[in-house]
Amino acid sequence: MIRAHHAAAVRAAEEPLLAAGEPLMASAAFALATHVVAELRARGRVAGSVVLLVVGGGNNGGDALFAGTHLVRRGCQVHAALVSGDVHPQGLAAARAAGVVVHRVLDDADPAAAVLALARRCGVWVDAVTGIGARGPLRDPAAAVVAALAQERAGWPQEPVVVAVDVPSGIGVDDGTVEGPVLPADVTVTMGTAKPGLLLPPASGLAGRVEVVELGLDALAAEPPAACSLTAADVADLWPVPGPDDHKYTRGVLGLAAGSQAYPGAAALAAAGALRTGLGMVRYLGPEVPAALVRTRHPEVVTVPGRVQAWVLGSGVGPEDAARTHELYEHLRAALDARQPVVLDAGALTLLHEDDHLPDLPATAVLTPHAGELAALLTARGEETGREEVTAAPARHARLAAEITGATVLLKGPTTVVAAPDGPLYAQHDATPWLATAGAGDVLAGVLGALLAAYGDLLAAGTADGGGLPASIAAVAALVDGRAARLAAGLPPEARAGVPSWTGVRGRSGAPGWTGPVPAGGPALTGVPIAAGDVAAALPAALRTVLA
Ligand SMILES: NC(=O)C1=CN([C@@H]2O[C@H](COP(=O)(O)OP(=O)(O)OC[C@H]3O[C@@H](n4cnc5c(N)ncnc54)[C@H](OP(=O)(O)O)[C@@H]3O)[C@@H](O)[C@H]2O)[C@@H](O)CC1
Ligand SMILES: Nc1ncnc2c1ncn2[C@@H]1O[C@H](COP(=O)(O)OP(=O)(O)O)[C@@H](O)[C@H]1O
Ligand SMILES: [K+]
Repeated sequence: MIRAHHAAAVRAAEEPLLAAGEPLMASAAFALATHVVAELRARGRVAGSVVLLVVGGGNNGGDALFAGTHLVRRGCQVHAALVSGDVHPQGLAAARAAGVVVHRVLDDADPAAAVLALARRCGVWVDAVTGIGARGPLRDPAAAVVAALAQERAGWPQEPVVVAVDVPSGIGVDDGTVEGPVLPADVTVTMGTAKPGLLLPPASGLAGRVEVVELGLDALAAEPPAACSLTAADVADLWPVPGPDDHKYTRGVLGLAAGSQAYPGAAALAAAGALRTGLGMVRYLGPEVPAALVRTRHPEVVTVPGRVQAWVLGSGVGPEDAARTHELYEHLRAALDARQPVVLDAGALTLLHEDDHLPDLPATAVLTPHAGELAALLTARGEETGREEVTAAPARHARLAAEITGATVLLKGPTTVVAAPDGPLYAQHDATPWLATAGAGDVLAGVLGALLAAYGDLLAAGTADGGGLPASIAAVAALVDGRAARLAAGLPPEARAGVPSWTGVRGRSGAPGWTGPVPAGGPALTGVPIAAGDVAAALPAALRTVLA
């Protein structure tokens, strides 16, 4: 699990160490320099390289200035552009003494142009404008400097390596929002622990590879993270593996009320997702057209009522289908009465648009909206918003929906965000954009439903919030589904480093015009198109990569 903590928690953890005289900044600076050297070495040479430090007025800038002293010792030519009138005094003195060339660009009529002129001579740009002390989006003159560098980099094929110190300056450190200019990084060297903005979209897409520097912030180990990303090892911990005494009813039975006369395919795809996840039985309940399709495609599915341990409701049901929507409502009431976990997808989400006919949901109810569906739900519940606003701040909107409904919310998108009313946020960036295809959400609902069915009796017997288990199950479902999509698309199972790789997003290496060396990790692969059914078919292969 990659764990991320809020800025305030990091400060609190640093405090006793600083009071005890621990040289945290020296450690941070040394680690930063080491990572810069590694990037330079991967690209050919260290000594003789020209490095630009873009230095703000706080300790973030201090990290870079001290790192500059190490880089000079390694034979680099280091320039520091000061974008604040008042930078870390000891860092500045040390940098000057070591031979870093200091540029007071604020004395220039156009600081952004001055930094740009310098930057064009440098192979590495170190972004040390702000770290966890940032308040809001960058202000001028730093904003203008960063905007100019970002624009330069976007249009320059022989790009420099960008290394962000702690976070790419300008991101919402605690919430992952991006409200002003940010210079996308190849690598973010983050101090002590990851920060939520390095995991949460959209800022996570600007951080590149994230390297966490161990600073001995032991107090954080005891604290739940504010945000986290699960990795393969976490899947193995949670995945229900049957033992010799298991039978189909102990493995879990999923009730599936999905699909309609208009959209029968959703029923078959959700069933496929559930069956390939592995469970005792899928019990399909719905109209004859989807039921017949399910029986034809998946003869293992039972289509008569009976005992279930969890439900998937609503995939492939349109809000205009009043009769089917009423059936979903009846299933939901029954599931809540029986304390059974339930996935509310697509048409079932509209049941929550009014709050007077249902009790508050428990966290064992998992909503699976995409951004548009979440915006519609929030708007219906008095928090007017739109798809774009949700996409700009997915974590905040997912959490808000969880608080309003009581449920766990799995918000689909390029990065899947999971929020319960409390507890950590989960950010899973395991898939590929090829997964954005009709029916993919139905498969995911089936995967999630099967996992909840396996844990159904435990969740029904436990506390209403399931002790945070539904959120981690939802994150695991997104991870495995995402891996299956990658394998189906012919990609390696692992999205790089658990967070978006900037190289992958921008297609930098291998792009037309790219003549520089290929970054460590090899060229970005494109993959091939997939259909939703391919994802379900690839689930066993994806599981082999995490359980074997
Ligand atoms: N504690 C330690 O010993 C350790 C700390 N470490 C490092 O310190 C970093 C935290 O340092 P920090 O607390 O000094 O804050 P920091 O991120 O540099 O930002 C403050 C500066 O930014 C400015 N500024 C703020 N908002 C702005 C905006 N919107 N737009 C523009 N400017 C803005 C603000 O100016 P002001 O608003 O005060 O005018 C001030 O000058 C942390 O991320 C890590 O890298 C590590 O070395 C480990 C040991
Ligand atoms: N750009 C993207 N990159 C990776 N995954 C994506 C992207 N866009 C959407 N997805 C994923 O694709 C799936 C689409 O689901 P959904 O929108 O519900 O489709 P449908 O309703 O047609 O089944 C979700 O798992 C979502 O997280
Ligand atoms: K920074």
